[in-house]
Amino acid sequence: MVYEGPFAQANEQLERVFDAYRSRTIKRVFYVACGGSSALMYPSKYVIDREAQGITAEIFSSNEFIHRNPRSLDEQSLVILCSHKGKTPETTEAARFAKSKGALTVSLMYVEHAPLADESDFVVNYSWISAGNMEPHPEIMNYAILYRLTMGLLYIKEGNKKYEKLLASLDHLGTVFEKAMVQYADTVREYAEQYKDESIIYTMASGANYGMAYSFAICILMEMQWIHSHAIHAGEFFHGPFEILDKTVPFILLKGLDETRPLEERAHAFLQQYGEKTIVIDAKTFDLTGIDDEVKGYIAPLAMNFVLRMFALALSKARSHPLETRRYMFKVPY
Ligand SMILES: N[C@@H]1[C@@H](O)[C@H](O)[C@@H](COP(=O)(O)O)O[C@@H]1O
Repeated sequence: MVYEGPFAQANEQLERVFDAYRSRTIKRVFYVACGGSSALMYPSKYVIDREAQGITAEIFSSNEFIHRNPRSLDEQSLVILCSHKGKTPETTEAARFAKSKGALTVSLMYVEHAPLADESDFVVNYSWISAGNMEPHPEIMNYAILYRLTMGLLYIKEGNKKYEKLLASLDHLGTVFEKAMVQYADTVREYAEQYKDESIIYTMASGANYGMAYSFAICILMEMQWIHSHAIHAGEFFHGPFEILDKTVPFILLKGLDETRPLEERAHAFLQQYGEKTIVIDAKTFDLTGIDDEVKGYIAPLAMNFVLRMFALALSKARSHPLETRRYMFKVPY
């Protein structure tokens, strides 16, 4: 495949980060961001947990990162931050804080110039498109860039060969999305018509998919649709939340291809027995041709997220509530 334009630019930016990886010791990764930008880091932490021999990873909401002030944050830390427009003040502050501790700071953003860029050692720009639309550069979308940064680290520091398999697989992500778009077109429309008047919709997942359930609950349903929601971990479901279940309570359950799928299957069996308003998005239904078997569990959440964003757009149309409508965000002081 011949790459140019945004891909070439992102690649150059990534190569500069990789040179920095090579020039220093990195023992731990802190993923730091807010809201949707934080949710997108969950699959990368899952990859580190599963794959790294000696490197550890944590996820922090930007403000908590500063106030909690982890003792292990030092010059052997890599802090990966993300802010879509690079303007969220607590994320910019977190970058400044991380640098003051000697950490290597790498920030992802959609825009080229922003306050966060000024406070970071390195910036990588990702490609983005609004929910429900075909991603023009899937191989450099936010999740893909994060995976490159994460698997690239494990490749450089620990010789993890899955990096090459990931890169080869990302080349096929666009085709995976195109097929999913056709496959789920009717489902999302029907779902939106059936559920458009619900006042609450829970989401549930585990492992690499939990971040998708989290962002759908807080960013799509709550922020963009003003529908009550909560992302429930499929394992935690049995330790409180399942008491809320009856035949009137809507759930969206994600079933991925990673090692935690048994947790999602257990939750599914219970939802089938006691619930009625359940929709399951199962990654086994996706056509993942071109995705290497060894990274399918890691790529599935990206396809899941793509499909969830189709649900978001369909719901917003059925409810005549545009995804851009806000009461408070960016409108009042907070
Ligand atoms: N859904 C997200 C929010 O969760 C986030 O708070 C906001 C600013 O975030 P960012 O720092 O990514 O620009 O953007 C989006 O609207």
